[in-house]
Amino acid sequence: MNKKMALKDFEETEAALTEKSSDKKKSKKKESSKKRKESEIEEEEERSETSSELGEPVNLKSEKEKKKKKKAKVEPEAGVEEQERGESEHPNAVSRFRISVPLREKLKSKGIESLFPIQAMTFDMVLDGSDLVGRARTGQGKTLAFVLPILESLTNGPTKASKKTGYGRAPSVLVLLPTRELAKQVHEDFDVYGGAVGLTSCCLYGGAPYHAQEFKLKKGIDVVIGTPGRIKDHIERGNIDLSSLKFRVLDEADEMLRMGFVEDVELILGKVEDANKVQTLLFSATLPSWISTKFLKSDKKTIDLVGNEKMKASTNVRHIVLPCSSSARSQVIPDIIRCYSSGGRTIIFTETKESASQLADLLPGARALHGDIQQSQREVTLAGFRSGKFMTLVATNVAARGLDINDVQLIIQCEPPRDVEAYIHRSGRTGRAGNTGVAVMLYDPRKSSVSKIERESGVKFEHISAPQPADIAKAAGVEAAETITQVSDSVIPAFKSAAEELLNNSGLSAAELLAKALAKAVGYTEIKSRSLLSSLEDHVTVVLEAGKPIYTPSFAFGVLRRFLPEEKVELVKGMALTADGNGAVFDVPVADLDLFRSGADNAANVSLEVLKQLPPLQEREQSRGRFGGGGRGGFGGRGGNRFSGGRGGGFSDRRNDRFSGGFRGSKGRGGGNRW
Ligand SMILES: Nc1ncnc2c1ncn2[C@@H]1O[C@H](COP(=O)(O)OP(=O)(O)OP(=O)(O)O)[C@@H](O)[C@H]1O
Repeated sequence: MNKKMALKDFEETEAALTEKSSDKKKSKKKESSKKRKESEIEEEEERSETSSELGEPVNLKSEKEKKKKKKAKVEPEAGVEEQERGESEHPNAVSRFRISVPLREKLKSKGIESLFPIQAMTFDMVLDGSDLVGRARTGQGKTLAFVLPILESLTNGPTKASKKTGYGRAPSVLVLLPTRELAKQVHEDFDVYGGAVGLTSCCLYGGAPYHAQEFKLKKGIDVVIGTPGRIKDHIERGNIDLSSLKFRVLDEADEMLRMGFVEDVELILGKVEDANKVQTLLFSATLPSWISTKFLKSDKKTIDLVGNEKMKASTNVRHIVLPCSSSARSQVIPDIIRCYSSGGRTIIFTETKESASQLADLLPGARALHGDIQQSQREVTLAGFRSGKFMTLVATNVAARGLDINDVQLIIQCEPPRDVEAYIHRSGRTGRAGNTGVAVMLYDPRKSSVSKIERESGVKFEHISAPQPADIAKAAGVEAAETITQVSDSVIPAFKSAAEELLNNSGLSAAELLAKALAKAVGYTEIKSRSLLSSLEDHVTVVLEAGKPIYTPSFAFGVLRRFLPEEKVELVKGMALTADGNGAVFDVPVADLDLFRSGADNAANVSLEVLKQLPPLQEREQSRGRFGGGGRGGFGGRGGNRFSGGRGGGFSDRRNDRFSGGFRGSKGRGGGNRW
């Protein structure tokens, strides 16, 4: 199940802390005895200091800032601080930060005793008034990284004095997010933590009635959270006054701008009276640098925990790729869920709304979430998934960003997404807050390539074939055997004579008979094999060699035509070339295998063998309609040759119909009509 593991970043943080602190200790030995007396205090201060210095590059180097931070972290908050510091060993313990008691208690009630690295490293910067760009991998707590210091600033910090109060007050904080679901989720955090310090918040997004939103705004509010389209509409209706804003946050900023909302975002941000008096914060797991220069002050701080590290995706996730044709998806996905979901929740991503709905209909107990579904239904669906009413959600990219859902163990992507950011965010719906997870990406070697995503995300994919029904049955058999030992002995007299009869007359051993009984108990009466390449039942995967290199699929088809009639050649599925260029791999119906074999036996220089495991294959380069061209071999090999697109089958991928509805409410302006 969902094992809590120490967050890697934290381990790194702590390892680095230990190293730094031991270096400092060594140098201290040489110091005078007077200094030695002070060492304990110094060490405490240094620990506070380094706790937000790790994960360079960080703009924390100036002495001035260091002093500020020392003051920040060491500044006691009455006796409580002292007391709690003694109890807690963690370098990022909540008690080490300028977090007031009500917030601390709220955090504690949520099981949060220490800050995650992105939170620890940005807290003082935000509280002390800096604009900030924060980048950390998915699931590392970026939301609280802005929620906590903003709330603290407004209640005890620098913005407290100028914050508006009373009935009809204009908001002090504006948070913009790319999707309604995400806006709701972030609103919940502001509601919970803001509520603890007496700050109110509301969530404004499309697809929901205006009236209730207007009412809240009229009453007066401290924090407004929402999607750009609806917020802009409220501004135009004169419902929101942003002139006294203190903070503006762009969460998943890159996605909002990618969706074509630069103008809306600029219009909204431009409504503040004096931009110099507003703090702007940008957070995402994927943030191109141009974004920050557009919206933030030139002396902004940057905390980038991903930086130039190769691995951009979550390190808590097992990243797997599996070849599978679109027609086999609905057969293979339930088995992937059985093998990799550890009984937890699964999110399946499709490229189009249509395929999300279709797949949800085909998978037992699954529901769809996409932009064509009415907002009220979207909310019911997400709530049902969160509460465990159903365990499989089939979604478009509308669920790719930011959603934090407990116990999502498995992500399945039906095909490689167009851009690496989508891969990073989708796979990041699992493996959150230190938990582990699995992300399986399906791909059709004839049509798509995983090497581009692999290269750009820094992920080293594990390559597997679809779980074979026999493997799944084996796992079920082990479970069945356990349950059988729990059956009461009282059943034996009633079934014993039938069992003896079987033993005496079936010609099978006791173990064989028991195996059949176990199979029947878990619903198996036969086990069909599944091909390795397109994961089709009643198909096997074979490799064809022709005594010389095979450069193109058409050459391989030509070889087959030498010994097979055309109608049999047309049964071939998923033609791919081996990475070494010596063979062609494809699926054939089990019923025709003998025909293929005998044909090959009789043809000169041709061999045909059934495969138990896929060899390294050449991949199709995504940018071109051809295979190979030096792309990395699918299974660790290196592609060298080329061949043109395969035949038949294929994804129902309607590239024109990729993104529609959802984000912008009814207007669907400029690129908003996506998911
Ligand atoms: N200090 C903490 N200690 C324990 N859990 C935390 C802490 N901070 C945040 N969390 C939990 O970690 C989970 C992930 O947080 P969050 O959704 O903010 O991640 P994120 O970095 O914004 O991810 P994404 O990039 O996918 O949006 C949430 O369930 C949150 O409650």
